[in-house]
Amino acid sequence: MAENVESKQARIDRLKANIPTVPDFPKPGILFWDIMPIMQNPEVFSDSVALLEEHVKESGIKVDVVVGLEARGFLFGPLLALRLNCAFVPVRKAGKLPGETVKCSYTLEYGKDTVEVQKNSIKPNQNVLIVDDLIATGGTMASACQLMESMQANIVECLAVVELDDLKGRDKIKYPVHSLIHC
Ligand SMILES: O=P(O)(O)OC[C@H]1O[C@H](OP(=O)(O)OP(=O)(O)O)[C@H](O)[C@@H]1O
Ligand SMILES: Nc1ncnc2[nH]cnc12
Repeated sequence: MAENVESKQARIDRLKANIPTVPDFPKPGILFWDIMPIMQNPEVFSDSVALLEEHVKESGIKVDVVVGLEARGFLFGPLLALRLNCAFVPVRKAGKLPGETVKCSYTLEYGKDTVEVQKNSIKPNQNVLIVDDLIATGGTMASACQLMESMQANIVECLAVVELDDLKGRDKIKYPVHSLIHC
């Protein structure tokens, strides 16, 4: 058991070591946590998805749909959905999805955006796990929660690879939040 916990921590530490920071990107004053190097190393990328899967399975959460947030949530969400053998539904930036959609506008650390989801992609009361790469101010995740609420989905958890604790993003989110790495 102790060995298992230790190896989990080692994997988390290695994941964090593969997320460099870039000062003043995309705007002066922003310290950008760059998750892209994770994907340059298949072992680290595989660990990241396995750690998300282990968390969900260990929590005993029942998930019907993994919802991923454009764009970096698409790097982890579909892989996690396959491992959980459930559906994947994308939340996209406005104007990219055909058919009837539900929209929500929000503010993030370095700008403003509107996101949307296809109207009939999630059925009322389905258990939804929302996945993104990173929670900063929490605006993106909170807007995805609003979208899911308007579809009467049951949000079981908001899950991220990285959370920037100083920005207190989780205070904006009314649902359970879990992140693999706290920065
Ligand atoms: O907690 P917040 O302050 O809302 O910030 C977090 C969001 O910001 C980034 O996305 P971004 O909007 O930069 O888009 P991208 O994924 O398309 O790069 C990141 O991938 C999260 O989705
Ligand atoms: N500081 C940051 N680093 C990486 N992605 C972000 N998304 C919002 N804020 C971010």
